[in-house]
Amino acid sequence: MEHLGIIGTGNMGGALAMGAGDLAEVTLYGFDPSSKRLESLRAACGLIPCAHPQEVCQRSTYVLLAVKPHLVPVVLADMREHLGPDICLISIAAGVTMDRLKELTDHVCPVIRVMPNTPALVGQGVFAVCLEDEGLTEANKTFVMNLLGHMGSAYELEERLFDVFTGLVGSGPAYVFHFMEGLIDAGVSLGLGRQQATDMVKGLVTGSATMAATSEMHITQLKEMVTSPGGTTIAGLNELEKRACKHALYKAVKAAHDRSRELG
Ligand SMILES: NC(=O)C1=CN([C@@H]2O[C@H](COP(=O)(O)OP(=O)(O)OC[C@H]3O[C@@H](n4cnc5c(N)ncnc54)[C@H](OP(=O)(O)O)[C@@H]3O)[C@@H](O)[C@H]2O)C=CC1
Ligand SMILES: O=C(O)[C@@H]1CCC=N1
Repeated sequence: MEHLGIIGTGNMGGALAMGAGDLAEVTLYGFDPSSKRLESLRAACGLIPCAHPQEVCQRSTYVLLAVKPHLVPVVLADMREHLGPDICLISIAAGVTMDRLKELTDHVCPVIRVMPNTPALVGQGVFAVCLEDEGLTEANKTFVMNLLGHMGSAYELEERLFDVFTGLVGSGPAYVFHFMEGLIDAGVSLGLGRQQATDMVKGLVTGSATMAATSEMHITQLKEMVTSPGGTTIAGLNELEKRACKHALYKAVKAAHDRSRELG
């Protein structure tokens, strides 16, 4: 049985608690300033609330830090005395590097850096995992890859690519929802009811994503399948590219990448 403690059970910490909650071989602990949040996770996934971060450390073999990046130094300073070689620290904070985490923990415990995304909540997260700390055991690596694999797809990734992954995949669900919102508004502008447009766009995105995930065809071929010569789709695509849609996506990912660097 492994003991996984989560410090900060907000959007991402809460999603990961929910994802880990049904693993028989994991007991979950958590601390958050909001006792209401802890109680709702107790009811939803069996998480055991702790009175302070130190208690989480005392009870856990893995401690997952899920507070905002600017709070990482403060929270680790509070926990520092209770960390040691038998606890593996997992940080999901955007931009906070391995070197910084090692420094903030005085090198007393092995550290894993992870970048998740919110579809973890429905078992379809995509995770980058940095396993570059030489102090990690094979058991540490296996546990974390299995834990995250249970909530989606986990990829070991060199730390030098973490800011790219953060800008693309960590932030990515928001781009997809933003795009969906735009399509729904377009449907409403042209006369569909909002609920009708919302249901239709959800079906559109789910169906297209399933095709992309399961088809043998290349993404470009899937796009070509839709695009009849002289037809409706090419008229729509031309409008998108008149507005440099692909370039806008590049600029969005680049800005998120740059912000991830700054947060570190
Ligand atoms: N949201 C996302 O999609 C992703 C987030 N991340 C990373 O996850 C981390 C958390 O982000 P997110 O979940 O969005 O943020 P949230 O604000 O939703 O969650 C952070 C939680 O930490 C709590 N908290 C504040 N201070 C402390 C403390 N001293 N000890 C313990 N808990 C504390 C907050 O409580 P309160 O609200 O009361 O202050 C809140 O519940 C960030 O570092 C972010 O970079 C990474 C990938 C994706
Ligand atoms: O917006 C953020 O900073 C966090 C990190 C990746 C997704 N959300």
